[in-house]
Amino acid sequence: MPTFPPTAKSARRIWEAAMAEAPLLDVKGLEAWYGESHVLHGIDFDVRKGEVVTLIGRNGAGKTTTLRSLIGVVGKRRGACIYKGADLLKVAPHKVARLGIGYVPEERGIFSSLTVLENLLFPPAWQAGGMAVDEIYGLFPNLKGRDSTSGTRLSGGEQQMLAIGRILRTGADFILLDEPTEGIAPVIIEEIGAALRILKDRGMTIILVEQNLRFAASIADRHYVLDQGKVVDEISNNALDANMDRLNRYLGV
Ligand SMILES: Nc1ncnc2c1ncn2[C@@H]1O[C@H](COP(=O)(O)OP(=O)(O)OP(=O)(O)O)[C@@H](O)[C@H]1O
Repeated sequence: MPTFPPTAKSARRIWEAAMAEAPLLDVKGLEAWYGESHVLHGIDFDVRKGEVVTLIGRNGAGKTTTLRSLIGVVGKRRGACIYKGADLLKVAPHKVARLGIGYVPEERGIFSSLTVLENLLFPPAWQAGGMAVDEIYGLFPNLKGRDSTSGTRLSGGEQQMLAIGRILRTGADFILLDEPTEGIAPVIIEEIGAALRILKDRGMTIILVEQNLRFAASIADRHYVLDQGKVVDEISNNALDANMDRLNRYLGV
């Protein structure tokens, strides 16, 4: 029971209990523009520590823009994205990585002129707790022994592994993953899925933009459905099968 008036110790306990219950990320009324083009119209969702949450929806629904808004790389934003108590909309884009947020873009961003190892070592480690190179090779065995292979000699799936591994080395513990399975062979999708489940078991928090529902369902706790720049539904992973018709209507399948 809290004591009143609260002592510094009890006030801290109350604050810590409140923080433990609060979402790690709470997005409220997020709007975003590319130039004059208004593409997000009030996105609301939250993510708790250790959760894997997906953003799903038709092409152009605003999934990528939502991720890009969190890290500050769209033209103009409005609303609030409260992360560990701070509004990301007020954090300069170059400081977001220092908060432990890592972004893996759909296009992966592997440097063709750099080797696998150089790509892995390229971003600085912003936070303690980042994975060592050997740990990354343990998570993605396809990359092992490929230190001096140039980035572009990797398959699409291996480049995706490298893009994820590179972010894990920075110490990020909140990962924004944009369509990691796009254009990738099924056997590699399985391996990426297995790696993401290991990361989830280690307590990593992940927002996954994904069109591949089978893949999403194998990892996620909850799914948010986006349509025309808004969140129109939220479905827990346990309820996914029972709501497939509804979901397919949103996706136009
Ligand atoms: N750089 C840009 N400049 C102008 N408009 C853009 C830009 N990028 C995206 N858009 C537009 O913003 C809207 C949302 O796009 P976004 O990429 O966020 O959708 P998405 O749900 O991720 O879909 P997809 O799976 O096709 O990437 C779309 O209408 C798209 O055409």
